[in-house]
Amino acid sequence: MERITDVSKLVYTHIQGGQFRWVTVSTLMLALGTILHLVSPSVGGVTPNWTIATYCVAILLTRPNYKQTLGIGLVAALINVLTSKSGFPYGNLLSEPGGTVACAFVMRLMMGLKIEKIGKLDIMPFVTGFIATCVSGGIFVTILWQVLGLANNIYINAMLPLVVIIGLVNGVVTPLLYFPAKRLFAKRGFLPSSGEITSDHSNYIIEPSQEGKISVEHVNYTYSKATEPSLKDINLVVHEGDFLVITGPAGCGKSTLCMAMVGAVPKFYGGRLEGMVFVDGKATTQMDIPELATHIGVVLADYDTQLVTMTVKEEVAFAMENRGYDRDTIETRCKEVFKQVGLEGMEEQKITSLSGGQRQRLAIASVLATNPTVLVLDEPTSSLDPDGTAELYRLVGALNKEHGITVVVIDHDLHAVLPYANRMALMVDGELRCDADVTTTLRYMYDNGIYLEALPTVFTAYMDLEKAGHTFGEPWLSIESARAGLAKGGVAVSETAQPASNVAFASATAQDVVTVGGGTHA
Ligand SMILES: Nc1ncnc2c1ncn2[C@@H]1O[C@H](COP(=O)(O)OP(=O)(O)OP(=O)(O)O)[C@@H](O)[C@H]1O
Repeated sequence: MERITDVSKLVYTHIQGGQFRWVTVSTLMLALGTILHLVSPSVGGVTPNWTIATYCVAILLTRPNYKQTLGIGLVAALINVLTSKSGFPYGNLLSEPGGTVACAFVMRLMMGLKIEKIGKLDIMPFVTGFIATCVSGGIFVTILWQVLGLANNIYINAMLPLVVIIGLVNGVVTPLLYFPAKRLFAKRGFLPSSGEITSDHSNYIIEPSQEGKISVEHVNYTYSKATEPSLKDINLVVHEGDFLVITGPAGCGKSTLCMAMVGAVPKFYGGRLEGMVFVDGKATTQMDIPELATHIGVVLADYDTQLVTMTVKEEVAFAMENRGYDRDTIETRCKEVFKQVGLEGMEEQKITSLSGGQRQRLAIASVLATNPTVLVLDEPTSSLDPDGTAELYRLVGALNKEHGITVVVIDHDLHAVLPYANRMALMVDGELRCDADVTTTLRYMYDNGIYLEALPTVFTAYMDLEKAGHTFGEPWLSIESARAGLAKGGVAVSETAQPASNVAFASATAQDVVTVGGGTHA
């Protein structure tokens, strides 16, 4: 294992849609190996083990990580047990996983030492075929020797030399299969074209430099077919209990950052990630999406696509059934989350009969069901009316305050969410321009003229007044804080300051204050 001390130098490249190529290629190769094994005649009681050569080819072509390699080994083992012509096939259950891991190890070692080729000749198929056969065969005959209680001299003088001879044969057979298979799979689009590599971080020890629920360190990210990065040197730590709002103009990279936080970038979207995102201290490139989902719950803007069952209760139970929860736990947890999100009494209702806001809450409930400690919401209010928006943020605010769930919200519409947030980050053109408490970030936006249309109107009114020389307590983030600030400053809020909408209220108050205070700016 190599310890990575500088994550800014770490690169993870992933080919979009390529994450299951290793499954396809290894399945086809093992199928070929099985057919060859079944039709091969036995020579002196020994049937050639084509499986080893075929899984070596699959591993060399697709470079799976060790977990995936072990999966290939177990499938190969089962095939060999079921199709074996030998009297004791069960040794395959250990020997084949041993062979696949040996193949993957030798492949990585040769790549690391840059000794894959002699001149232009790729010698990896020969070396890996030979060593994988020696390891696999060695394990198999050792088990046979022990289980059948064979004499030591048979084991040493006959069985082990036979393994080496078969290893040499497989060393020749593997390249004979490898080169045509490589051409065929490349032609059919099953292999990455030259230059494309899916990185493997399984051999690294990668630790965050700062503690946090989510830690984004030196992240640059470029989508597969893009020429420009969508995230540029992002550094951001989300602490336990935070309610972080990320905002910025359209196309600035908010959703991309959100997807990086939940590991979907680059694992799902493909592309090239530099730096690292850590979730609960673990590198996202070393976690798979189901594991990430136990730490982070995500609700997307088009939350309807996350709802897949007929009734409210089925939807929440489905999320837990998928993770193997038992019936009693599902019942108890369903009751808890329905209470948390305010859907009690609606369990049997059809999802199609719910309002937009209720479906949104259901999406949150099914995410919360599996107890994630972080909730990420990407533009959750884009299809809600103002009442639905206010209700949603009341709920998310309560989940944060009362249940200790860390929240990250991406939104354009700041009015409703800011009263619940303790932090706010501003993104512009893929860069994180400001990450501070809410007021500091809002001031930064106002002072630098960035994305002014997103500022809450009461805040803009406050800043306009401050600019004109009038200060009224803390900057206003809501109508209530504006009223309190005005009252504290001795300004009676007139009847014109009562309209329901923030816009009317803010402009009315600003007008009043300038009149009362005798200022020159409104
Ligand atoms: N799948 C993709 N492939 C290539 N480029 C993409 C992809 N998704 C987004 N981008 C690009 O990445 C940049 C950031 O997009 P992103 O969706 O993260 O921005 P955003 O701030 O969330 O935008 P909006 O507020 O409009 O949702 C944009 O230039 C966009 O065109």
